[in-house]
Amino acid sequence: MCASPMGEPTFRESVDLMFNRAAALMDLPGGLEEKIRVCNGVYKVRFGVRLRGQIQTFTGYRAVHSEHMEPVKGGIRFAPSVDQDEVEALAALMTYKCALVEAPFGGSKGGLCIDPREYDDHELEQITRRFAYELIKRDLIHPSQNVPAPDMGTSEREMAWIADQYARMNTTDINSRACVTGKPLHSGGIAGRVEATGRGIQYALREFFRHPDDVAKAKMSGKLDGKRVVVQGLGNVGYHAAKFLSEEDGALVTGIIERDGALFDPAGLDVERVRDWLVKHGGLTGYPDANSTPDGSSVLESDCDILIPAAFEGVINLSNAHKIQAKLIIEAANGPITAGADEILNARGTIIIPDLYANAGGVTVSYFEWVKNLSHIRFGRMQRRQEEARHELVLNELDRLDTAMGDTWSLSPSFRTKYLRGADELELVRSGLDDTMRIAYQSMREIWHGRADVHDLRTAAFIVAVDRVAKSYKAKGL
Ligand SMILES: NC(=O)c1ccc[n+]([C@@H]2O[C@H](COP(=O)([O-])OP(=O)(O)OC[C@H]3O[C@@H](n4cnc5c(N)ncnc54)[C@H](O)[C@@H]3O)[C@@H](O)[C@H]2O)c1
Repeated sequence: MCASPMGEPTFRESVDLMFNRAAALMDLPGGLEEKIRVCNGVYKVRFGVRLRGQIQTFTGYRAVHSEHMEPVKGGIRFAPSVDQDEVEALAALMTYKCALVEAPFGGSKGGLCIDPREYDDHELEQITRRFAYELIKRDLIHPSQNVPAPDMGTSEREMAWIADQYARMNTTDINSRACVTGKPLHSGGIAGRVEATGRGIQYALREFFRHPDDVAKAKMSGKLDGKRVVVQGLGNVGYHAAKFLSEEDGALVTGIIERDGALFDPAGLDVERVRDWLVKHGGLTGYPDANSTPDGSSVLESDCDILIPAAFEGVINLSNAHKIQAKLIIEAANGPITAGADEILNARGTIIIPDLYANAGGVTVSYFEWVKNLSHIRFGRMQRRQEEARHELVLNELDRLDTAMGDTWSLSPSFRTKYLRGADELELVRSGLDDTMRIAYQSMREIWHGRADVHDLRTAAFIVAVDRVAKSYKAKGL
């Protein structure tokens, strides 16, 4: 599954080629380039689970790409495509992603070769717990060593099972909740984690559209309002991105592509209704209120402003890159554009906001969750006290003015209450995520605009990330 059509490199080779492109423009000490590029280790496990009266054997992986910082971090994917090449590629992307957004983690990724749609909830719980057991007993799930999160085919439900499995096997570990992120709120999760990656896509696009010269490079003008957006994959990431962009930024979601075909409507699709249909029917087929086609590629290649591939790697490759009409592609999925397609699109002037930046919202909020679990205090409580102290100073000043102005002006009690309310967890998570996405965009942008030998955002992102990883290795004395 990892090999792209027409003999293209595998997913991992594709990530390495993109890394090489950036490394060639950097002045890394001899040997460090290879040390950073290679995956430190991959654990492959086969285990049996008795299901429906018969033992079934499953194959899973946990790849650790770089331990320049620990714990290492990265999701667990349940998909039939999972193999060693795929988890190594995804683990490498995690290393660079964490470095780019300054989340203090190394890179890791895991996966189970399974189609979760073939199993019921109870069976999936048995399989997940058994896989987690194999990883936990080797410290490949551990609060200070290796912290997974959801990815394709998994959600907060699987993370709750994993956290519980860890707690059962480590009954005296007070930090056990921090062994995995993306948990439900009532199992130590954090507000805003489920939506975080899609929210990050929204913030990334808002940041891009704050810079008219960047927008002009994509042969567009103006704001997000009214821009035509096509989304591939209406799962966790694609759904939240499409929902926020259409509901809060005025973008028109003109196309949605899923496994069984695509919907399109130049006037904009109702994302919420399409998602309800998808969840209920398992596909888009039969959706009554839009034009439809069984041929998803025709919508992927259709005329639009922004294309959001949010499903799978390698979907834009040598066979279709020249047909893509979108002016801007934001990589919500990991690795949706192969190295060869990337070159074709760059040459055609298509602007690509790369995966290692675009979908970093998930790991950013995972970091907040991990910190919350380790601190054993509701996220934001400390920040809130500081905020309140600052607000008191402002209110005292307003009170002074109140008195000085006499009857002409007065401070309302409701204003005082609202002002003192402070920020709740969701507000703190959102503002922390927004800050992170803005700062990381600036760091890429400085290189994109500032260096004559850097022509695309992906190379700029890799340069920022690899430089940080290199500095970390050097500081360790490597
Ligand atoms: N979940 C996260 O927090 C997160 C974070 C960063 C990156 N990502 C990446 O985003 C991508 C999607 O992850 P997700 O968590 O949304 O997964 P998901 O399983 O929730 O959703 C994936 C969606 O894509 C659809 N799909 C699968 N193959 C398709 C195809 N060939 N064409 C069209 N649609 C297809 C599925 O039906 C599903 O609706 C993956 O590449 C993942 O690595 C996810």
